[in-house]
Amino acid sequence: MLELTDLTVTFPGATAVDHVSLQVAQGSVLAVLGPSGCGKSTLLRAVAGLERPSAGSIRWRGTDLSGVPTHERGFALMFQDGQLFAQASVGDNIGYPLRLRGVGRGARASRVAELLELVGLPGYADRRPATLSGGEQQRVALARSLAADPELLLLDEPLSSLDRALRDRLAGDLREILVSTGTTAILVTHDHDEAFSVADRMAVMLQGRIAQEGDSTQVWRAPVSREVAAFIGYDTILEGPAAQTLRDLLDLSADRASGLAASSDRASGLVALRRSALRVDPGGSLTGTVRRATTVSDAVHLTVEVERLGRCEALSSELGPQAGDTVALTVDPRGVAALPTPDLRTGSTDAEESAETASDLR
Ligand SMILES: Nc1ncnc2c1ncn2[C@@H]1O[C@H](COP(=O)(O)OP(=O)(O)OP(=O)(O)O)[C@@H](O)[C@H]1O
Repeated sequence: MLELTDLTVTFPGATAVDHVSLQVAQGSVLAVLGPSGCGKSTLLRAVAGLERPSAGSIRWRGTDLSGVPTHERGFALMFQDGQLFAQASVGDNIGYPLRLRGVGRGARASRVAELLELVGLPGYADRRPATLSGGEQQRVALARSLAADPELLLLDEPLSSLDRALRDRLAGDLREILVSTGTTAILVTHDHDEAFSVADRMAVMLQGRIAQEGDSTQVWRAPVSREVAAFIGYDTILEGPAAQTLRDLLDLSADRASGLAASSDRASGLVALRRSALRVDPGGSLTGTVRRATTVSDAVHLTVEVERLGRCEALSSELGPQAGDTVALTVDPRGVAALPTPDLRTGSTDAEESAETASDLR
């Protein structure tokens, strides 16, 4: 197990990682999810031994790693840009960590072939990196990271240089590869979909601190604060009468699988909605006026002024709705989460303000 306790990394004028405590169990994948500048790369670099913590500890299988240099930690790092050696063949790139370990040519070649198979590029050993697509290059970089059977794989935005469709596909492949090889990994990303596709657990990092950590589905369904909700894709936060209207519509006494029901006993009165929570449906009980409509591949993203709720993001699976149209909407409880009262949050900093809001709404 990897165990970070109160890990803190400071730079002149900035605390990039602020008392972070996290655990990653053997064979599991943790995503550290956060916006640009929140400190996630610094966290990863500290685990790799590339940044010196100013406080706290990093333990791997019970051993404190302070003083253990990067190359003795047995970890592998993979970056956004896989940084392949341009002059070397794909096979030599992947075999490089094995060569450093003194593995002979024959054993290297068979391990390289095995890894190319694993990442879906059989027969690519003699190609040059420049002749590969971006996605193929990242697969080669992943194969190279896995070549030395790392104890822990540290992935820093490994897919973010790729286009959306390729990223989605590779995220699924990455998950399968990590699971099939039993690799323990930390994935750093700003993309909540990627975190969800690849990892078992998620730690949402905001301004150097872990704002929420837990099973990915749990974090996804029941964000602990407004900030976390907003970051993981809840586009709309309802307060006061609008939140109450939605709660009434969903009939909170019903035993639903949504985060709303799961946390209704500790609800602050704030309700967070994903875009998918409000869908255009002629039989829907809500009515609104479309303010903005953006067509994406197989749906329309809408901003709708909804009666009794106010401005919300919504989804139409049929093409057609345009600005100015009146639409009926139905609520899908799977896209709705109640935000808990501030004193139940982890890492709450504005408890007083939010508590006031909550009591106003009761
Ligand atoms: N070597 C450094 N010297 C001074 N400040 C640094 C250094 N490295 C990072 N920082 C600062 O620490 C903070 C966290 O940076 P970090 O790169 O860890 O964030 P990040 O979440 O990975 O962001 P991004 O997704 O943009 O890479 C930022 O404010 C950054 O400016």
